[in-house]
Amino acid sequence: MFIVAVTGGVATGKSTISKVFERQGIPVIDADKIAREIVEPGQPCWQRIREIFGDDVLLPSKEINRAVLGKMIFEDKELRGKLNKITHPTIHRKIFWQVCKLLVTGHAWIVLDLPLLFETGVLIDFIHKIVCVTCDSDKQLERLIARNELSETDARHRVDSQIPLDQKCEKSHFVIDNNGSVEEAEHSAMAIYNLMRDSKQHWLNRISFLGLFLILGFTIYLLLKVFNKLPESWQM
Ligand SMILES: CC(C)(COP(=O)(O)OP(=O)(O)OC[C@H]1O[C@@H](n2cnc3c(N)ncnc32)[C@H](O)[C@@H]1O)[C@@H](O)C(=O)NCCC(=O)NCCS
Ligand SMILES: Nc1ncnc2c1ncn2[C@@H]1O[C@H](COP(=O)(O)OP(=O)(O)OP(=O)(O)O)[C@@H](O)[C@H]1O
Repeated sequence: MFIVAVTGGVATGKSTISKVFERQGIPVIDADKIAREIVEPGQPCWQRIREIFGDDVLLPSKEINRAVLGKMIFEDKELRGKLNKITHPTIHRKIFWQVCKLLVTGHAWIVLDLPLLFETGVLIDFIHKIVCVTCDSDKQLERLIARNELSETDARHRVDSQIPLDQKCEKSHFVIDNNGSVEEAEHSAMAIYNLMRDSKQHWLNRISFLGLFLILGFTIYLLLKVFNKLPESWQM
């Protein structure tokens, strides 16, 4: 399987680009969606958040008040570290299992929408190609303020909590410039999709996987033989 990560900055257009791949039938694993699911009331991460941040970050429905928690953690690096420590291991574990499930169902490639790929560095070794979605900082702020109804100061805190976009782009295989219209960005995503669709990399990965599987099987066979544990019908 061929794993493609879509990354970038907050509100630069990752979801907009991931949807292009999704429309082409590519499974997309969305880290933000998983991050929401694991903090639903009663979940272990929700309990830890309540213990560390108190009831002030809960709505009357007991759901996390995302605006309040967001304001707290984007203003304060230490608190952000505490929230990351609660949520990131579970998010990464869930992503890992979702990838494993897709692996056995035989998908040629999948997309991970991973905003913090470079910040955490955890999944980087499993990614074959990285697509960075970028735009100018004034556009990023403008879109973030409009979408999340934030003040300019709060929006800046969110942007500043992440690695600068130019550094992320430098480390990526593809860069999508999302300064123009949505259609233009979608067109760039389609060009990348076409390139990857024509790539033979997934066959290489499948052959390596099969090779590993055969080596493992042969090792188990040899061990059983050495310790005289082979079923009689397998004896040659
Ligand atoms: C702080 C929370 C409650 C704010 O919720 P809100 O609905 O306002 O934002 P949302 O979850 O949609 O995130 C939007 C974007 O913010 C950025 N972001 C979110 N968490 C972080 C973080 N810990 N550090 C840096 N950027 C972050 C990402 O670019 C993300 O795509 C929420 O983001 C959260 O629970 N974050 C911790 C989990 C996490 O790291 N998620 C990111 C995906 S791994
Ligand atoms: N080219 C564009 N022109 C105008 N608006 C855009 C464009 N691309 C995205 N947007 C808008 O900007 C906002 C952010 O886009 P999107 O949700 O795709 O970004 P994101 O990187 O996934 O954000 P986040 O990581 O914060 O969830 C959305 O409101 C979206 O509609």
